[in-house]
Amino acid sequence: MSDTSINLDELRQRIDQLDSDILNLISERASCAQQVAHVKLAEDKDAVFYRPEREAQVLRRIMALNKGPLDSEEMARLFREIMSACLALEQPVKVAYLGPEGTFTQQAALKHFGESAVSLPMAAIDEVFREVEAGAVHYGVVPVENSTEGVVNHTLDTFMDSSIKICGEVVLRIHHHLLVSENTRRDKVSRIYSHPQSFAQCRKWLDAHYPHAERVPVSSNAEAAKLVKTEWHSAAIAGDMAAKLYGLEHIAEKIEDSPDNSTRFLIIGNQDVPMAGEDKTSIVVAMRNQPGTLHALLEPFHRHQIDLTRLETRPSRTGVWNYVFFIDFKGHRDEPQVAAVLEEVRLRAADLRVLGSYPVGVL
Ligand SMILES: C=C(O[C@@H]1C=C(C(=O)O)C=C[C@H]1O)C(=O)O
Repeated sequence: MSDTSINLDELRQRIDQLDSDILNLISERASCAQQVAHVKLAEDKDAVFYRPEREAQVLRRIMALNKGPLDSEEMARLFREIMSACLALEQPVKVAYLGPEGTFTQQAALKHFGESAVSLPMAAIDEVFREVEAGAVHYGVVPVENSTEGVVNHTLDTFMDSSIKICGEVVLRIHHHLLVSENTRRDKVSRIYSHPQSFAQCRKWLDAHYPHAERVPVSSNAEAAKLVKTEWHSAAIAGDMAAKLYGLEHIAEKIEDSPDNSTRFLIIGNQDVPMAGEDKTSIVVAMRNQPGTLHALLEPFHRHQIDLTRLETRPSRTGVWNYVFFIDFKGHRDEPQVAAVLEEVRLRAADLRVLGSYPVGVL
């Protein structure tokens, strides 16, 4: 036997030993998490076991401690799944998302909560809000903005009529693929199904490669993937989850025009989330229509050196106010300078509602 085979045996023995150690440590961690759940239950019989701020801290700490060779994001993803499994021992998190199954929103939900969460598809954004409000699920996941296509107005509008809170955010890199079924005649693709946003994100690629194919907009990428199963001359633009769910094959991968195409999703719930250390706050402010309104609104943020990350204007639907602004900024509402800004803005505004302070997305 050569030296390499002796080395290989030794290495495999070491790996077996390490796996046993990891197994024991994960089990010990799971018992600890179980005990935490019992402590929470003793304090409050309706306690929510899942803690967004604590999970963000655990993941950030792991990323900071990591010395490689695995990169920090990969390591955090492994710990994400360990936490998800530990939590599910006591109470799997139930999450409603904008469906159907196989959408990017489901992918975002599982990225944020881990694969042990129970994810339930809803037909529309307001249904996700309603399920959360009714307490049928712990959390909801809805898309809010895309780096190339901009804001999802419907999500913002739904906040205006709801008392729901924002408990977190998750950003997902969006990769679109051109998909076909095993029965598709690849050289005869004359129709392509997808969601209008996906068509918009792949416009240049489609113009270059399929200028003559009919582009048929449908309600979701997953719906597009489903339709392709039964048509020999059609293809779909969708993501990995939909491709897997419907057993489709890739003709072309990552066909989005912008290489850093990403979508931000919000985690909505009924809970006020304590500070995690690196947080964001989202507010909705109604202002009277007067000269200098926008300046009056933004000036306190500038003076207190608070970093705005997003500002959206939506038409007010009540008639009482003329402008409604959605503002995201760095910081938590419990931090003194954030509390001071909120007080000042409240005095200048017709109405101000804090939608939530929540940990900046880690993964
Ligand atoms: C263990 C806890 O509860 C849950 C499980 C966590 C974990 O496995 O690390 C972290 C936060 C909570 O979602 C806790 O609050 O510390």
